[in-house]
Amino acid sequence: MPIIAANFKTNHTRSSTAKYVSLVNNYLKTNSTSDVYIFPTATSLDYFETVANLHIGAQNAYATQNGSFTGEIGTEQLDEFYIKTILIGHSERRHILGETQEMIAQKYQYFKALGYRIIYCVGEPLEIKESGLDATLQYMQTQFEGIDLSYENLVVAYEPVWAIGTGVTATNDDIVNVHQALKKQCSKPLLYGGSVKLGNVESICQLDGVDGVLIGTASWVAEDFIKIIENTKEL
Ligand SMILES: O=C[C@H](O)COP(=O)(O)O
Repeated sequence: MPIIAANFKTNHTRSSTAKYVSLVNNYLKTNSTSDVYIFPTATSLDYFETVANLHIGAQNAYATQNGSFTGEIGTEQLDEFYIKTILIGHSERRHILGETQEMIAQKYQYFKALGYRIIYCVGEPLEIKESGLDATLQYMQTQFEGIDLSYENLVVAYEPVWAIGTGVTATNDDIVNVHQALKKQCSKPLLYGGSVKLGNVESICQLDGVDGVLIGTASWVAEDFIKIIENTKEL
């Protein structure tokens, strides 16, 4: 059974998130699946009473308990809602918000020391992809600098930047080539992300080396996300 994760990015409100979580939770009460993750906006985090395999995570947090870091949240704010899962290294934080590998590695070390489940994202931009598989794999090595790939609570997500939010999914060959290479390096669950939707999720989840998916756009309507879980739960 694949791991299925929904990244809301900057979408949904506090009230629509609560409805969404409740719908997904109700579905999971009567259906047996692998782990399901929902990453709401920071303002929509809350304590949700959920089944054991539904995890609410933070899209981001600062490597601190609390303090003077305007605009950030730390573990004190996450602890209030018993949140112990975090996305680190997402391409939008790397390429739009300007997080460097050094900042990302520091964040990783901080949350690792606290035992958080970390979904750690890597992936190459288009110009690197156009240079071939070796260049792509080499690029991703730089995204593993300072990252302990043996951390027990780690899930890795391969998300090619050119496939995120573009409607252009990587080909099956692209996915398998990268996943097989990453699997040689790291034995942790490995998700694929990048324009995953209802129409392609089943085939992607069955590819060699794919343990699940991290979905943005196609996860934002609860009913669609539930269909995705439903259609993949027997795989
Ligand atoms: O975190 C999710 C990824 O960025 C994928 O986003 P997307 O499904 O909209 O392409």
